[in-house]
Amino acid sequence: MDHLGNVRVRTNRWRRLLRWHHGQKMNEEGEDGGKDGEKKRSFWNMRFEFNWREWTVDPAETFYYVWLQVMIVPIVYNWVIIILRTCFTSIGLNYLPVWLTLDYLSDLMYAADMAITLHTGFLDQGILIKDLTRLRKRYLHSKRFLFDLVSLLPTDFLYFAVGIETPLVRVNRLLHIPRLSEALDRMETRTSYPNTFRITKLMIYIFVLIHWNACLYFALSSYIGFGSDHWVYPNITEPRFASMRRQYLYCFWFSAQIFTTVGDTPLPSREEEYLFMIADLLIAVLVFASIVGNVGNVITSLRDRDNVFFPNHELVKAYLRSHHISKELRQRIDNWYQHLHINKKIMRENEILQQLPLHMRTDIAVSVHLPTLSKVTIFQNCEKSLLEELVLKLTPQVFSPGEYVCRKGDVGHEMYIIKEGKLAVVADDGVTEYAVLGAGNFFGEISILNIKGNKSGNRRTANIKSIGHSDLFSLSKEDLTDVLSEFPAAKRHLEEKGRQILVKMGMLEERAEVEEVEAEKIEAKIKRLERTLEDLQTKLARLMMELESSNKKMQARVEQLELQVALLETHLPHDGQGGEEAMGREEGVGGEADWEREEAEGEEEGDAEENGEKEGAGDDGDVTKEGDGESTKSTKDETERVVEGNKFDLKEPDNLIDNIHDKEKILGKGDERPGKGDGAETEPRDDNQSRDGELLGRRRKTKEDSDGKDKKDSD
Ligand SMILES: Nc1ncnc2c1ncn2[C@@H]1O[C@@H]2COP(=O)(O)O[C@H]2[C@H]1O
Repeated sequence: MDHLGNVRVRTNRWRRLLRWHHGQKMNEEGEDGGKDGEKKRSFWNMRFEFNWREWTVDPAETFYYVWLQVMIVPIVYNWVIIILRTCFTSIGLNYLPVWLTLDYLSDLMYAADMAITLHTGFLDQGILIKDLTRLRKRYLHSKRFLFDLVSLLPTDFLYFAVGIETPLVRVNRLLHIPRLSEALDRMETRTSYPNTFRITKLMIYIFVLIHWNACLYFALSSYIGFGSDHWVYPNITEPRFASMRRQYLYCFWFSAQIFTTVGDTPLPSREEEYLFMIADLLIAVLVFASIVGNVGNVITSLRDRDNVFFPNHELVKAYLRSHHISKELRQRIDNWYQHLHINKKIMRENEILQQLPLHMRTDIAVSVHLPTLSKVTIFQNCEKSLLEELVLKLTPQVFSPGEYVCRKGDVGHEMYIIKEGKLAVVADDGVTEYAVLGAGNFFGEISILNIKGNKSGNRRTANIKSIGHSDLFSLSKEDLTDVLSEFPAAKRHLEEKGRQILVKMGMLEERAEVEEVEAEKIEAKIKRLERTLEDLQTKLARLMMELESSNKKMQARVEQLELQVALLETHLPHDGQGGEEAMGREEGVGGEADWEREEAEGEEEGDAEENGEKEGAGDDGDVTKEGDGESTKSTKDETERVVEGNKFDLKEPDNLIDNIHDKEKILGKGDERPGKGDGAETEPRDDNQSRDGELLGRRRKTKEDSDGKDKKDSD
């Protein structure tokens, strides 16, 4: 106990790791929004709040990785020492306390490893499961648990039966091997030098195999009798072969000779020796094959890596030779390859990174190329998204001293950004320099930008020559157009720079430029007019449709009115007189004509109404004349049909109004709501029906008026 009353914990490695891991977890929680006070909790407080039962490990965490590496030690210990102590009994007995301590330490680590495995989360549909009940269930039902359990069985109690000099009772400890392969696999994926790691791993496996074989050889020699023939281990009573170190080294050497198929071992003389040798040689074939295979793989993968990083020089060389290319050109090509290799210039980075997801590729490309791009003036103030799009489309290119990147008059397909080196804009003589371009400059944009008034069109306007070795990024015309279509400001900037150069060179036809601008304006106007015309056409079509529909409505209304007239005419026989018939016609047809006129001319034409009274006869006469025509005929026919069909009681005058009411009902009644009945807002059928009602109403009113008049006259 320390002065704070805390229990002092033994500071062995795994305990420290656990504490460190727990500390990390607490920090993470703190960062995730924990209160400041919580963050400041002391280490000791944290230690005592540690809840073992709820503790879980994320297999992707560094803690888990470190723990796996730690576990390599006890597993390898058991695999090497148990057999050594079993076969070399003197080694086992001489260092017994050391072995026993190490044995039980390794047992402790095995137990801790089981506990950690029990608390290790797993992914279910991509989500880390931390529920202890599920973790426990999963582990306890796995094969792995069986292996771990058997490897930890306390077989040491068998010492009481067989004696302490038989460490073979601990052979079950070897079953913890799956953890070793897990640890090695993890290391292989994490290491930056996988080939070195693979070779080292293979050598360790072979070492363990030779070690086992050495131990078995010594045990067999002991069984046959040391020094009984040339094949077995010499007599250990001889001082030369008595020491433990000599015993082990001799056996290891003997075994290594067999497994490396050197074959310089003494001839066996007993059957047991032959059997041992046969088994060893068979295993040796496999060992040798696996050594050769693995080393071959490593060499191939190293070459593959080089081939991916740099183009295959050998193939190009063979090609040049077969086509009898001039020595001078071959020399230039050799120099180019040499420059790439010496300066580690990777040409196929897009290909190498192809297997990564796009966002990762972008991140890598941004971190590698952004420093270069940010030096380029046009991209300095650009949005990050533009740069991100650009970096993925850049292709690295390396030019040797004196080489032309482009020649005047060539068709331009790409522009270039200078990463490193110097290039000159030169005259056709190749010597006169107009300008020198350096890192962060760009060129080759004029011929791919379609600048208005550019006399050279899509042809290069100048020769560009590499002064020394230069590292460039090329950007194809298509990629540049794609990117610039979304970033017009950058496009304007590029065009402006190109225009300046063209003006300086006298290659910009300004009139043509103005004409082109004018042409563009006219084009825009034409487009606008076309759009207006289209709008007008649509409106016209709509109007035509409206006209047609109102025409139909009118027709329906007229038909309805004719029907109404026919209905009214059916009442004429009630009065029974020819004069009344005439009156009926006057009232019916003439009156209706009045209503029609009223409706047609509108109520606001009050004067017309007054005149109508004066000119009524004449008007009526006109209408009557119209009515005498076709419509009257059809009206009569219809009247007869209605009379027969409806079987009105025409002799009973009182029934007339009722019949009219009935007819109103049949027709669905006129809409008496204010503002309704002008036909515009209602459906044609309803409209007609409301018209009927309205007409009947008016008819009744006219009748009442005339009755009133008659009464007045009689008075
Ligand atoms: N005087 C100059 N100074 C700098 N760059 C130039 C000059 N003349 C031409 N260039 C560049 O050289 C490039 C040659 O190809 P382009 O015509 O496509 O685009 C040209 C310009 O980018």
